[in-house]
Amino acid sequence: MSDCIIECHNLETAYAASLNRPILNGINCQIKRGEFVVLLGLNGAGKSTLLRSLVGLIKPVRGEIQINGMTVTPRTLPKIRRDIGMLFQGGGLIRQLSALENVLCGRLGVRTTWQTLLGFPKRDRLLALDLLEQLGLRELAEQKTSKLSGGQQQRVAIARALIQSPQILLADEPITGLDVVASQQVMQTLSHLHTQQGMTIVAVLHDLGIAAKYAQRAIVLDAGRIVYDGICDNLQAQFANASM
Ligand SMILES: Nc1ncnc2c1ncn2[C@@H]1O[C@H](COP(=O)(O)OP(=O)(O)OP(=O)(O)O)[C@@H](O)[C@H]1O
Repeated sequence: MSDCIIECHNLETAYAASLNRPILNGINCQIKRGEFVVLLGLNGAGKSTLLRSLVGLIKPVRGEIQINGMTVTPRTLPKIRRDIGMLFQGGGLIRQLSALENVLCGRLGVRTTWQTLLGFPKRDRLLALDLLEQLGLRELAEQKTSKLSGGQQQRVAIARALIQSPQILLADEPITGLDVVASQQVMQTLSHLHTQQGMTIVAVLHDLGIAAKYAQRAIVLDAGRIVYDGICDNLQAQFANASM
C-alpha cells in the first residue's frame, strides 16, 4: 500500500472572472497516510475549493487528484467517497432530528431506501450510539440537535462523518464560531482520531496557534497557489507576503 493517500498533480479549477484567475492554479501536494495537515490561507485563497475538489464536488479543468492511488473520476467517486468523511463549518446537521438520527444519516449513502424505510438496521443504531459514547454525547443521543451547544453539534457531525469508517477526514473550518472550550474539545477529538486511529486529517483552520498545536504540517494557500508546505513553525511569517 502506498504511503500517499491524497495526491494532487497540477490541479487547476475553473477560471473565475471575478478573480481574473483560476480559483486553484497548479496545486501539487502529497499527503501521507496518517498525517494531520492543516490548510491555511486568507479568505478566498481557495482552501474550501481544494477540500471540495478532493471529494469530486468540484471538477478540475486540468491536472488530477488521486485518493488511495485511485484517480478521482465519476466512475471512481462512489468508492472514493466511502473512504472520506467530511465535516463542515457549523456541522450541517438537520436541526429537527435527534443527535442519533443525524449520525445515522451518515449511513444513507450505503443503505438503500428500502433498508431505511422502516428505520435503520439495529447494527447501525448500535454503531451510532457507540460513536456518540466515544464523543461524550451518549446521554444526548435522543436530544434534538437544535437544543445542543455549538461544540456538541460539531461532535455529532464528527460522529456522522465517522459512521462510515473513513480513512480520511476532511474538516472545513470545524471550529469557526465555537468558543474556546468547544474549539478545544473538537480539536482534541480530531487529534485523538489522528493519534489513536491513525486517521488522515486535513482541516481548514484560521487560527495559527491552534494549527501549530494540533497539526504536524501546514499547507498555506494564497490566491489559488501553495505558498508554503512544511512544519507548523513560525506560521505567522508565512502570511507576511500573502496577497491582501
Ligand atoms: N462557484 C464559484 N464561482 C466563482 N467564484 C467562486 C466559486 N466558488 C468560489 N469562488 C471564489 O473562489 C475563491 C476561493 O473560494 P474558497 O471558498 O475556496 O476560499 P477559502 O480559502 O475557503 O476562503 P474562506 O477562508 O473565506 O472560506 C473566492 O474568491 C470565491 O469567491
